[in-house]
Amino acid sequence: MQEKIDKLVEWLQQQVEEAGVNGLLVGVSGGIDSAVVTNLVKRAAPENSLAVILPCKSNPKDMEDAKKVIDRAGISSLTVDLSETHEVLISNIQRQLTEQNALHEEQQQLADANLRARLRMSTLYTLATNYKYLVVGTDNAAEWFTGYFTKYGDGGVDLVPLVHQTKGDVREMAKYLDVPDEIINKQPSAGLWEGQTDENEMGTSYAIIDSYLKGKEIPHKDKEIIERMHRNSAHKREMAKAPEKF
Ligand SMILES: Nc1ncnc2c1ncn2[C@@H]1O[C@H](COP(=O)(O)OP(=O)(O)OC[C@H]2O[C@@H]([n+]3cccc(C(=O)O)c3)[C@H](O)[C@@H]2O)[C@@H](O)[C@H]1O
Ligand SMILES: Nc1ncnc2c1ncn2[C@@H]1O[C@H](COP(=O)(O)OP(=O)(O)OP(=O)(O)O)[C@@H](O)[C@H]1O
Ligand SMILES: [Mg+2]
Repeated sequence: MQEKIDKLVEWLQQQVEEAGVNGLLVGVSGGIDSAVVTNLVKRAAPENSLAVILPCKSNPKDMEDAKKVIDRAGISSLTVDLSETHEVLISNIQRQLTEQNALHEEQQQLADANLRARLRMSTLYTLATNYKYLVVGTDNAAEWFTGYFTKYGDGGVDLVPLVHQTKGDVREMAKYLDVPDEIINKQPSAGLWEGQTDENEMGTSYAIIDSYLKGKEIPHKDKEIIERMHRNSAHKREMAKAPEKF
């Protein structure tokens, strides 16, 4: 484990060096993925790293958990509350759509949720520009393969150190990095709406996705879900499509 962590920390340091920037920052949600990345970032750039808490109508417990992670890692931090910004923007958009009789109610929960992730992304890049830092993402192998992230939201980052680590690997790393147990044991959630959990929304579990990624046999129903999510999210792992040059 120490070797894996050292390699990822060295890789992060190399990215800072190659990009000619001053350091690294990460959004901290109170979940396990960002807890691990926070610790990696702090090790890679002890004096030039920033953890950012970005509540957006979020559960206050998540913010408390984010603070615990930050305190234990001893990393500098900043909080920017996006709740009001989000409210102004989403209600303005919805009002315009309603006036034009073009509001698709059934799409609103998702549109509202993805806007939260993209406001976070915009805030992180505003801070990254200020400090001349890179934005470090938290996607793990299971999220990356299934495309379970918002395109240009939490997926809009400069570096993805955990992209080859399964959710189980991330959990082992978290234990080793002394992430608080309550964060290690909590249900993974995007926190984008009340009661959302990743596994409920996806209709499969991280344990099963991890097994699939390791080439193990999994139930047919789960295999279908995982492969469908992978196919439908191919565009998120590629550059924007362009026509042939003519
Ligand atoms: N074939 C295609 N080629 C090019 N672009 C394509 C496309 N199909 C859709 N698109 C574009 O992509 C958009 C859909 O993608 P996107 O906007 O990402 O939205 P979508 O994949 O529908 O939703 C994001 C999912 O990620 C989950 N999430 C988000 C954030 C954090 C976390 C977490 O775990 O913390 C989870 C969230 O709960 C939701 O299930 C479409 O609106 C369209 O603009
Ligand atoms: N309230 C928040 N403040 C700052 N960053 C956030 C917040 N919510 C989400 N993020 C960012 O979006 C990322 C994606 O969220 P995701 O839920 O996949 O990861 P996590 O919360 O760290 O772990 P888990 O998947 O176990 O919930 C987070 O890791 C974090 O970088
Ligand atoms: Mg989360």
